[in-house]
Amino acid sequence: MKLLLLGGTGQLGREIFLHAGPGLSIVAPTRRDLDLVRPETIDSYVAAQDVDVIVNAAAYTAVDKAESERDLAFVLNAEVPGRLAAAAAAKGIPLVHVSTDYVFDGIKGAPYRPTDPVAPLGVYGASKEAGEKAVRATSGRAVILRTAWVYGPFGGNFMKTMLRLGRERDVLRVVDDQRGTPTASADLAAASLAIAVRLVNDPGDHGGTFHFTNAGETTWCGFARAIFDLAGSRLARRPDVLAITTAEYPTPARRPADSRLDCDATIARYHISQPDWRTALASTLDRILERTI
Ligand SMILES: NC(=O)C1=CN([C@@H]2O[C@H](COP(=O)(O)OP(=O)(O)OC[C@H]3O[C@@H](n4cnc5c(N)ncnc54)[C@H](OP(=O)(O)O)[C@@H]3O)[C@@H](O)[C@H]2O)C=CC1
Ligand SMILES: Cc1cn([C@H]2C[C@H](O)[C@@H](COP(=O)(O)OP(=O)(O)O[C@H]3O[C@@H](C)C(=O)[C@@H](O)[C@H]3O)O2)c(=O)[nH]c1=O
Repeated sequence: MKLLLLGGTGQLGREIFLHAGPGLSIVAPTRRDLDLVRPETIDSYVAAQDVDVIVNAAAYTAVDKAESERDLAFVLNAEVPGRLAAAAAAKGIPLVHVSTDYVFDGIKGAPYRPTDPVAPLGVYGASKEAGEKAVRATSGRAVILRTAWVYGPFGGNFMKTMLRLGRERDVLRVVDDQRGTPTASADLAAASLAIAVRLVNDPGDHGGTFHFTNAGETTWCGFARAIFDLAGSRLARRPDVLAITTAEYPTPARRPADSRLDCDATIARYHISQPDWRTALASTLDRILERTI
């Protein structure tokens, strides 16, 4: 099976390479091969590839910066997925497109189901919502896979920011009133690949919108504390993690207060393993701190 991977240099993309089994070959254009800020080049690039499925892990992911780079965020997160979905449909191959919990406003007070109405609070979320709509507007088979709070050994993420700040400061102030579920890039990569393989092998699977995160829930503060608890004596020093409110940590972009995602339909349909977020965090820290990646 041949997979075209967009965003192969990102935190999810690099993990997808590690999780690809022997029967899977991956074509992953870099920015130099296919610069997505020129989305008009996508059609001919995709048309020329001999592949069975496309996974789109490319995106504009700088949540705060997106507030002042709206046009760029919309090109990468809305126009690119639309073009990819159209190019995939023209070839008759399926698409897995990755989206985000930030399409929700976070006021539901319970885990969001895939069918719940979206109401993004910031430009990043709005651009991802527009990407979802563009994918749905094409006639092809596509899975829109929403995930949340992704972290892992590659690229920038909250876990790596905490480990860095923990080396630099005695006290970290972290918001304790935004709930969600951290998702290890390794588990998300496995889920994305399982869905891609299923779409190729089962032409009767028409896709749809699905959610995948690790199991359980916490806050960003709970996540930060777990990082230092689980890293334990493997870190030279351990900062205090002080719980603060969102109002005490002003940011350019508003974020949802409770963006837990209900993943039941995804697990039932695709038989994906969904480890608890603490278990997944412990494994990820082992990989990083014991340099087994
Ligand atoms: N990170 C998170 O917490 C979450 C992420 N998601 C979604 O998951 C998906 C994967 O995210 P993640 O792996 O964290 O993202 P990263 O920011 O780590 O990676 C983004 C990827 O997109 C590529 N890219 C960006 N701009 C261009 C461009 N102009 N041309 C070609 N490639 C480009 C990057 O390439 P380059 O290396 O050259 O910059 C990189 O490979 C995204 O759809 C994101 O919205 C959803 C929920 C949470
Ligand atoms: C670094 C830091 C952040 N925070 C807060 C800010 C914010 O509310 C929350 C998370 O911070 P970050 O900016 O690292 O994470 P953020 O960029 O909001 O992460 C999001 O990325 C995009 C791509 C997604 O799709 C989302 O699912 C989510 O993972 O923690 C603190 O309270 N203290 C700190 O020291």
